[in-house]
Amino acid sequence: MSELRFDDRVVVVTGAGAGLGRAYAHLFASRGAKVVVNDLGGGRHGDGSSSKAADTVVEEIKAKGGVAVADYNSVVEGEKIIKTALDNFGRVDVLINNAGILRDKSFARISDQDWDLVHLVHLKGSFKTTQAAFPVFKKQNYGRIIMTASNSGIYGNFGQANYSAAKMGLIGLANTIAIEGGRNNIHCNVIIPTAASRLTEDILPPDVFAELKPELIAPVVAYLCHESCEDNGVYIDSAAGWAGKYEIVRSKGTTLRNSKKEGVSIENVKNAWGRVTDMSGSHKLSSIEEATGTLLTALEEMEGTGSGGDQEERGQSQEDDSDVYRYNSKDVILYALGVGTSLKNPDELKYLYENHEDFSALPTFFVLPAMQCLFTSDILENAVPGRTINLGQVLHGEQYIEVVDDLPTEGALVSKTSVVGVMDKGSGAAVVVNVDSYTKDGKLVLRNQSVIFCVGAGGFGGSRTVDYIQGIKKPNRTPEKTVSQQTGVDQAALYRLSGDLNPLHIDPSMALVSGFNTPILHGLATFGYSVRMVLGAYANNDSKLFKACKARFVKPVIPGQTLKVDMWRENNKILFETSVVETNTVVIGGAYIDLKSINMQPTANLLSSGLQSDAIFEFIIDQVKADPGKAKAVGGVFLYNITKDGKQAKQWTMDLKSAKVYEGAPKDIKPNTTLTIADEDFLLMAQGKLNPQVAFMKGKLKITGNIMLAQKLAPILKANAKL
Ligand SMILES: CCCCCCC[C@@H](O)CC(=O)SCCNC(=O)CCNC(=O)[C@H](O)C(C)(C)COP(=O)(O)OP(=O)(O)OC[C@H]1O[C@@H](n2cnc3c(N)ncnc32)[C@H](O)[C@@H]1OP(=O)(O)O
Repeated sequence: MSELRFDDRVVVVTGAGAGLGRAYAHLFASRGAKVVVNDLGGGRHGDGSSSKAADTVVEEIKAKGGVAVADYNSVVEGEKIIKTALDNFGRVDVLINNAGILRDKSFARISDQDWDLVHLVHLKGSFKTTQAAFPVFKKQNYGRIIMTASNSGIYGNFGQANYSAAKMGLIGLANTIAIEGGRNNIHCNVIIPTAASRLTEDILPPDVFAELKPELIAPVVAYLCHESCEDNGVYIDSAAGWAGKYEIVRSKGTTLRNSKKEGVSIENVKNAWGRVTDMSGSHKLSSIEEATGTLLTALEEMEGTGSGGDQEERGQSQEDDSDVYRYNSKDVILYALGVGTSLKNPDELKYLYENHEDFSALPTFFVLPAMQCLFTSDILENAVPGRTINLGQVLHGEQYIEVVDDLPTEGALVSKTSVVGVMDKGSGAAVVVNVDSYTKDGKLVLRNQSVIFCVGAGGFGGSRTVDYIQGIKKPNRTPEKTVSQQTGVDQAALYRLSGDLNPLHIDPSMALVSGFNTPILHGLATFGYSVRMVLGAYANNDSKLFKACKARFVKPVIPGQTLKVDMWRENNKILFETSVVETNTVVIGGAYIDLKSINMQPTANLLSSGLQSDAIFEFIIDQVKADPGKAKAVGGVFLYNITKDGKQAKQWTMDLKSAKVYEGAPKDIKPNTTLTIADEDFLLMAQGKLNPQVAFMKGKLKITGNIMLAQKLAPILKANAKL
């Protein structure tokens, strides 16, 4: 690398009569700069003045062939120092604010004079010199400024309250000068040196003092002042031939209230304190605008989570609010991506786009409140008698989820956790935990039951089983439907962002500790994939039709493997089994999904009752055969929505996704076609004035096979559908 030079640059160094300042002056002069060696010649306490210190350094520089001039002014008269540069060299390019004094006293003994003098020299002095140089820098569109701060300010140091405060003041000063100067190529950076100098010689032990040579810091400062250094507004710590950067970071922080309508109580603050002070997600904010921006995001969050009762939640008996799960559309979408939802399937856009008219959460999203409870409590850790369970031995064994009431795509749920029992399975202990979740009004909306298999924690003398929700053996017949999808190699990396940060799923060494050659996929990711595939196959991807699901994790899945879900329908229940295609291994067994009984009343009643509630009519047709019976069987789900205002419904839709052959069907009907029927026609059908079969199929198709009704379908439809 070619030598970094300062030819034709004029450098002003304050306090350059000794120590760091002297080293800076020498280094810059040796690299071609013309140097103003400023030193009042005072003692370390700011007393006295003589020209000797500056003169000596100037002579030393000249003796080595360099160019330098002495200046004896106080930094408080900074303009005079800059004038020395301009008078002698016609310009100034670099200003190093290095001059300083100490007036050490324990805090209680600091006099006004001690305080003022230290601030005068460090803070006001740097202000005065910099303000004098600034217009020159601006005019020439170039300038480099160094402020000298101190670890004494950053960490505090006994007896240096005045000095600490002034040094931190310089960091604030540098921050703003960096912003104001940046657009004119004026950089202002901070050096935080620990050097042997007049200021430190009798503060530090002799052996440490010996290594704190100013010459080892001077190159760091010189580089910061070189035209090739692009940094502006950075704080560099340096000593003994070492350098590092400081940054001010802030915790991720948390909202203290759920909506803008609420106030903040002291109890809210106490409850949230863990999250306020949690530095695990801390980062540097690059500007005041970014800091303000985070407040806007927080306010948006508050808008999204309703009003009122959560205040009570927060103030309730909970010591912390780790059992309050807050979520919004971003969480819902991130989860959906984590379980393989993809735009490749246009029907799944509704899980990925918050402005979609049917934007919805996958039902399995709602295992996340339970997961949060398990991860933030010590329930598992202490569940097995006589053992302490650690994350390295925990495998997800089984999961049950039941959506008791419709859940929105954003909100807050309060959960209550209880241990059902702990089974001693010999090879491990299986802990059964219930997590029930409620709205802020105390309404039960969700039940989760998890079985957590703690490997190696068996043999504690407990019973082999407890009473808990069981899976169902798969039928002994060929699956009716099978759907496959390959997981991504980064699937666990993506899924973990929904909250399960267990290193087993991402960290190869932690996987080894748990007995796996490679990180394995989260059980709940496989679970989410499977349920989504079943919903696609039997419920037209409608989350609202989901009622409950139970599954057992039989074997692990490796991210990147292909999941195949075999399905069998028994009335409202879809039994399923998930395997890994590449290894032909069952990974989820004993599994089923209950589809909901739809809130349905006979059509005639609904119409005459003024259509007061949201209602969905549903019937699932097993087989649709084309006339004259030559077509292959196809599946279809017919839904009809009546909105709250009772006006109507959009349409009848017929999903012919899996249709292959439509002999006799209208030409324009192809696989993936949606057939629609006008509202008026539907109403005529509901009133019994139009045969749905005729209206629907235009006389070209016949519906045969079983029609399963969530509840009893309106007699009129039954009659006309010729079941
Ligand atoms: C909301 C909640 C969030 C919780 C998040 C938890 C943290 C997550 O980060 C962790 C994960 O996601 S891990 C990934 C998913 N899980 C897995 O991959 C585990 C797969 N299963 C296995 O490997 C074995 O079944 C194994 C190892 C579990 C058991 O195998 P074996 O030791 O060989 O047991 P086996 O001889 O087959 O049977 C002994 C007794 O144990 C019962 N059993 C077996 N598998 C079970 C399982 N998965 N769950 C519950 N019980 C299970 C058997 O029935 C048998 O009992 P019994 O003899 O009384 O019938």
